[in-house]
Amino acid sequence: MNLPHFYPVFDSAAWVARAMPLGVKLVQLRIKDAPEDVLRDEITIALDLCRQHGAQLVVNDHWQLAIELGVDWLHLGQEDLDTADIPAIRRAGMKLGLSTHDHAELERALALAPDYIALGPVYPTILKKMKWTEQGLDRLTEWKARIGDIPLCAIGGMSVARAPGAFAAGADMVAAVTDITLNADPEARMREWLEVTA
Ligand SMILES: Cc1ncc(COP(=O)(O)OP(=O)(O)O)c(N)n1
Ligand SMILES: Cc1ncsc1CCOP(=O)(O)O
Ligand SMILES: [Mg+2]
Repeated sequence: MNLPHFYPVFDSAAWVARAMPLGVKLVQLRIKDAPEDVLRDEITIALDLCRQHGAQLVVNDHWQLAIELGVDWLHLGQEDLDTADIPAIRRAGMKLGLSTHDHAELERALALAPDYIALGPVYPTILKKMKWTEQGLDRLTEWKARIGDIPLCAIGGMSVARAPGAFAAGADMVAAVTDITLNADPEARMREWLEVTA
């Protein structure tokens, strides 16, 4: 499967609106702790924006809403897998990306035949508290050798400068949050990302 190499992750449809005119073609909406009506509105707006611009929207976590709203892609972590209805997700025709952090999680993910596998945190991240320390580039190489043709996404502390190393190590896609959202000029940063991942 040919997925774009640059995969920004945002916490609002407003960020998706900023990314679309720049030519971003794959984006994740990752909203934690919002009421269902807000989530529904945000996903609907982000989906419309992505469709207008020929981009793919990935919804994080909220699989029931993703099914209801006809979203094409879903990202789930290992804890999400404990409660998600995978057959229902597949029946809805949704493609699935899964988080992994260690070998056991990787085997569990592979058993679900995901459409991409994410490994993180490759570098330390300030976005969320995690029980894993940085995985490093060698781990990406190991993951790629294990998963073969399934696209591999590097996430966690990724930056424009670090992206080439991740690709050289075996990543097919690089996901980033704060490198963009905390940048003084997020649009300029996204343009840099699009150049380095072209
Ligand atoms: C591309 C990508 N990789 C990993 C994650 C993390 O998912 P998860 O482990 O479920 O944690 P939360 O993002 O839900 O806090 C992701 N969202 N995207
Ligand atoms: C959600 C998530 N999962 C693994 S690392 C991470 C955070 C990525 O954020 P940043 O790109 O700012 O380090
Ligand atoms: Mg999750």
